[in-house]
Amino acid sequence: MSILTSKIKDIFNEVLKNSNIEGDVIVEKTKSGGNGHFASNFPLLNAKKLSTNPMELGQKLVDELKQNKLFSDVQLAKPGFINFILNDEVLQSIVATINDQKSDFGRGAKKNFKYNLELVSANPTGYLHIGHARNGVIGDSMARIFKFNGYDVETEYYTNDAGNQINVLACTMYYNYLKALGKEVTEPAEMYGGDIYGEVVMNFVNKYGDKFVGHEMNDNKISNEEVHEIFREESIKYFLVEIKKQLEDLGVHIGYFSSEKEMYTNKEIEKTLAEYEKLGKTFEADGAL
Ligand SMILES: NC(=[NH2+])NCCC[C@H](N)C(=O)O
Repeated sequence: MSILTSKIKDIFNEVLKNSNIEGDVIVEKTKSGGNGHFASNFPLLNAKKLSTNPMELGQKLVDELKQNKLFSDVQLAKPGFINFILNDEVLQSIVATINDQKSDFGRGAKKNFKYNLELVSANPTGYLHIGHARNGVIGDSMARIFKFNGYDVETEYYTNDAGNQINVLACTMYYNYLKALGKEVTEPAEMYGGDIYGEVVMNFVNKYGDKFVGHEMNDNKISNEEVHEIFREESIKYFLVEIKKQLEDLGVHIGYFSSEKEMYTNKEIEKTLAEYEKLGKTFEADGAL
């Protein structure tokens, strides 16, 4: 509830108390137009209970509410509404407060709660597209809103740099590398299409020339493991640099990039599962934990 809404509610409740009237007060900000800045349907909702009619109850309350300096006018409207018009000075004082607090106006009190917000996390197998941009913009905005409201917020890009999609990337690159060198080559089992790879692959050609020509590809693996690793690692590195640039251009801030591969090499998954097992939170079924 806004500061003004609760202030008006307080004034209303005070008037009710002094008049020995009971009932719940609802005060709402009006949309615009001729119903004041705020309005209440109190008379309409409570007249019957109080053995009177809405307009009569409303008039009684309006006479009292008018006394308050917060309002330049308080009006009764059919069939039983009260409209509040705020004093110009009150409205101006809000502007003064905004001028004073600048971009801190409305900032929430510090909360003892931390969010880890994952955003984008696109596989590093190409450039970002408009869908990733959308995710980044929404995620970054959420992070800013939570921060402004007093939460501790960390943003994470979880990089899926392990798994089959990266092997497919390595083979796609190798395929385009061989083609760029004018070699006859059969397509790997799975391959990423599009003409972005031909361009990127020139980095490999310029750096290594024909050093890596002559290997087979089976099941999305380049038969020479070392060569596979080079194509894999350097492709990921290339696209992560590009992705970071794209996010920066977009004004999307990422707190940290985590790596799926590192989670495997640091045995984080085993460690986490062991923790869960210790807590008795795991079970085995169909040969799987
Ligand atoms: N924690 C997660 N699983 N995040 C989603 C990752 C999205 C995945 N890397 C993709 O590009 O489709």
